[in-house]
Amino acid sequence: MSQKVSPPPTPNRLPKIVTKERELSWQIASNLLVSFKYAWAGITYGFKTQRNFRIHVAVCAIVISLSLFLRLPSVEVAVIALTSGLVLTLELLNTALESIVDLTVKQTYHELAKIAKDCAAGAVLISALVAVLVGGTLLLPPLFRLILSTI
Ligand SMILES: Nc1ncnc2c1ncn2[C@@H]1O[C@H](COP(=O)(O)OP(=O)(O)OP(=O)(O)O)[C@@H](O)[C@H]1O
Repeated sequence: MSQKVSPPPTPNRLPKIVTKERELSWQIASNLLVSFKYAWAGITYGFKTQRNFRIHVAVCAIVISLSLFLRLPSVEVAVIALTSGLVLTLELLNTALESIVDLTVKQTYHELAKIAKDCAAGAVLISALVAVLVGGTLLLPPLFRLILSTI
């Protein structure tokens, strides 16, 4: 029995396929400003609904402010900002993945849904642990020096 296989997309057909796929989207951002609006909506959704995201935002703000207050070298501030940003980014991706999984399996138990959610949560945990390690290594020595110099 022969099976009909569609040919691989050639460069000329690619835009047509992409346009067709994007047509399946309920709504497409019409310009850059609208894209930012949707991105901001995602960030505020994460902040309003995810307790862990709020905790991470607060901790990141404190840690970055502290690194500026302690006048750490700019490379160290950049490393702290990068690791903090990674935690927040993964937290939002975790929320996005949870939504997709819930949309797919609804309120039914599925082993693959469990794997997807557990792995996403694990990725957030790893990034948070690394951020704690980086923050502790770079912030604690100058912080202790400052405390000892005032007593
Ligand atoms: N549909 C499902 N099928 C199987 N296991 C699930 C399913 N939904 C959730 N789980 C399990 O329950 C755990 C918690 O899922 P939930 O969707 O409540 O995430 P959460 O507690 O909101 O996570 P976070 O704190 O990162 O927001 C998952 O890590 C997974 O082990």
